[in-house]
Amino acid sequence: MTTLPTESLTEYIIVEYRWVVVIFALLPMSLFWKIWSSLRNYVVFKLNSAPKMHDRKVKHVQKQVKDWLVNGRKTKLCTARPTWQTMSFRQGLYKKSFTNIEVNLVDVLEVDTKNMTVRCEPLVTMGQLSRTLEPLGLALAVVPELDQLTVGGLVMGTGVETSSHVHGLFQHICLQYELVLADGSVVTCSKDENPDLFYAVPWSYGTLGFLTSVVIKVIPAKKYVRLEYHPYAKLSELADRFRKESLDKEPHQFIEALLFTKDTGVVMLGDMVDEPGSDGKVNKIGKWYSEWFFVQVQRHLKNYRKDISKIVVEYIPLRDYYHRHTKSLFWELQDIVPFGNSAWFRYLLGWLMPPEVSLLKLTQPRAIAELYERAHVIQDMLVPVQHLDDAVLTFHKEFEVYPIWLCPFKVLNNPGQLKIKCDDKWQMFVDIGVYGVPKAKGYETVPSTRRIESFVTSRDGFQMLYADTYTTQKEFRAMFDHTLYDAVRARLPHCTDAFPEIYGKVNRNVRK
Ligand SMILES: Cc1cc2nc3c(=O)[nH]c(=O)nc-3n(C[C@H](O)[C@H](O)[C@H](O)COP(=O)(O)OP(=O)(O)OC[C@H]3O[C@@H](n4cnc5c(N)ncnc54)[C@H](O)[C@@H]3O)c2cc1C
Ligand SMILES: NC(=O)C1=CN([C@@H]2O[C@H](COP(=O)(O)OP(=O)(O)OC[C@H]3O[C@@H](n4cnc5c(N)ncnc54)[C@H](OP(=O)(O)O)[C@@H]3O)[C@@H](O)[C@H]2O)C=CC1
Ligand SMILES: CC(C)=CCC[C@@H](C)[C@H]1CC[C@@]2(C)C3=C(CC[C@]12C)[C@@]1(C)CC[C@H](O)C(C)(C)[C@@H]1CC3
Repeated sequence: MTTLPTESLTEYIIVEYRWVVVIFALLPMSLFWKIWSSLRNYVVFKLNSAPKMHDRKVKHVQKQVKDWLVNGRKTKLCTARPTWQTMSFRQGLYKKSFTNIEVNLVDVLEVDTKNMTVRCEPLVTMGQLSRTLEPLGLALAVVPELDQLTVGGLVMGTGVETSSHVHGLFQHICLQYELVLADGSVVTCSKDENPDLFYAVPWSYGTLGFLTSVVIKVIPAKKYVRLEYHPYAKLSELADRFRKESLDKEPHQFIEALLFTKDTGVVMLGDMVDEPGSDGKVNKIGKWYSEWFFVQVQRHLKNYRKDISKIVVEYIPLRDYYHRHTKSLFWELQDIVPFGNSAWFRYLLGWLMPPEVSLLKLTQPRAIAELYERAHVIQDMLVPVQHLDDAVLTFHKEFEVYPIWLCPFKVLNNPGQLKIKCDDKWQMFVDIGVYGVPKAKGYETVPSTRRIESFVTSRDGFQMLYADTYTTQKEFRAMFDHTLYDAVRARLPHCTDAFPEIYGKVNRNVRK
């Protein structure tokens, strides 16, 4: 476990005893929130009101935009979702000065089992969707980890998961978007209808229009994931295996690796199955008393080279697998509730975990925000998979944060901001997720992160933008191709009046 380096006694107390607030206030509040939202969803679905209400809710969005037009377009526009509710790290300052448009669309609208799609509104969360689809024997082709991520945020930002080496990013499984534009009109777009808008929407961070519904591809689901654990004690061997599996012509359905040091890590290969087989035990990692998943994975390291012919296999219930890092917020919760994984806590209060990220954000004291700013890294960097070893070594030199999350994903050669630099139909990338306290000597937030950003750009990679970007506007435009985006903004009526550029929403000065 890591501890955050504190500077004063007050800071020390606030940081070390944050768990008191979490346990006595946030966990009970989170429970009430979960009960209320489940009840609400259940009632809405049973009354079948969601699809009927959709048009009325879209009209409400249109009306607010039209009012803004009539009132002389005095400010820019953004959604009214308060930033403490979002899954990004900072509180967006722009929310205070822009006109806030309420886009309160929270329902799953239709599951079409014939065409294998689900249509939903932007505030539907990943947890809500996997719960809705599971009884129907379905799942999203890509289910980005963390239950509270919303469809809208994943479309306008990005989403990645361990099936992304087959299906691509969240944007690649979206078939149609419905948006309210800055002139108050409603448009739908897909690869065949308004294709320029369709390809410019992902990574646009709400700067082209307000998303009101999305049609997403679903796949048949089975009950369990058969998961193989392959421990490694040499980075080059692990990276070779990771690349080989991601690029395999008939790959496993799920691929992920966790690095615990520069040289040691576990590659996990998963496939959906209907019933558990006899080659492994069932591990219900979603049970309230079960240990944090990353801790369980680390234990497989000791099997390294014990008996190479004997692979450790487990059967994990599908929803438990999809939400395996949620209970520990990857490994971030260990800094907040240090005893969160101890047996007594899990058996007593494990069923209340994790606290809602939104409540954690809402009650975050300034001292903690400053501490995270100074001595904590939260970054996902996306680089072509051939640079994996090189990238890990560079991250080790600049950050030295472990565990590191490795997830392969395909970027399709489509128009848009995420332009790959090759002529093939797609290119395989790896998401390198670094979340924790840096131990690297000489770590300083801005210079170290800027060095990593320039490394990523030099390897034709990208940075995920829910975290902090320290790039200049010029560097940002070099990382993300703005050709299509600029053309679409110029074509859409009032778009440049209504919305800033992407950089104007994600750069540090507006994301304090
Ligand atoms: C379109 C849809 C939207 C939903 N939205 C939410 C939501 O936003 N939040 C939430 O908490 N729960 C939602 N649910 C319900 C939830 O996911 C589970 O289906 C529910 O827990 C099961 O309740 P039940 O046992 O009473 O099933 P019942 O409601 O009695 O029946 C469910 C069964 O009917 C069939 N079915 C019903 N409607 C449809 C349809 N439109 N398309 C395909 N098959 C259908 C399926 O086979 C399903 O297994 C939704 C379900 C569907 C199908
Ligand atoms: N596994 C994964 O892939 C993970 C991904 N993430 C990241 O988290 C973010 C998603 O978090 P979440 O809390 O769901 O989303 P947010 O509320 O943070 O929204 C992200 C962006 O999308 C815009 N947006 C959201 N809904 C709409 C809408 N209906 N119309 C127009 N714009 C919209 C927001 O605009 P506005 O600023 O106007 O509100 C904002 O700029 C993404 O950036 C994602 O990359 C984080 C953790 C894990
Ligand atoms: C692409 C993938 C898989 C990304 C995973 C990102 C997670 C690790 C991020 C998303 C939201 C996130 C930034 C968050 C935090 C940690 C890292 C998280 C969970 C925490 C909980 C750290 C503690 C902070 O005080 C605070 C509560 C503000 C944030 C909230 C968001």
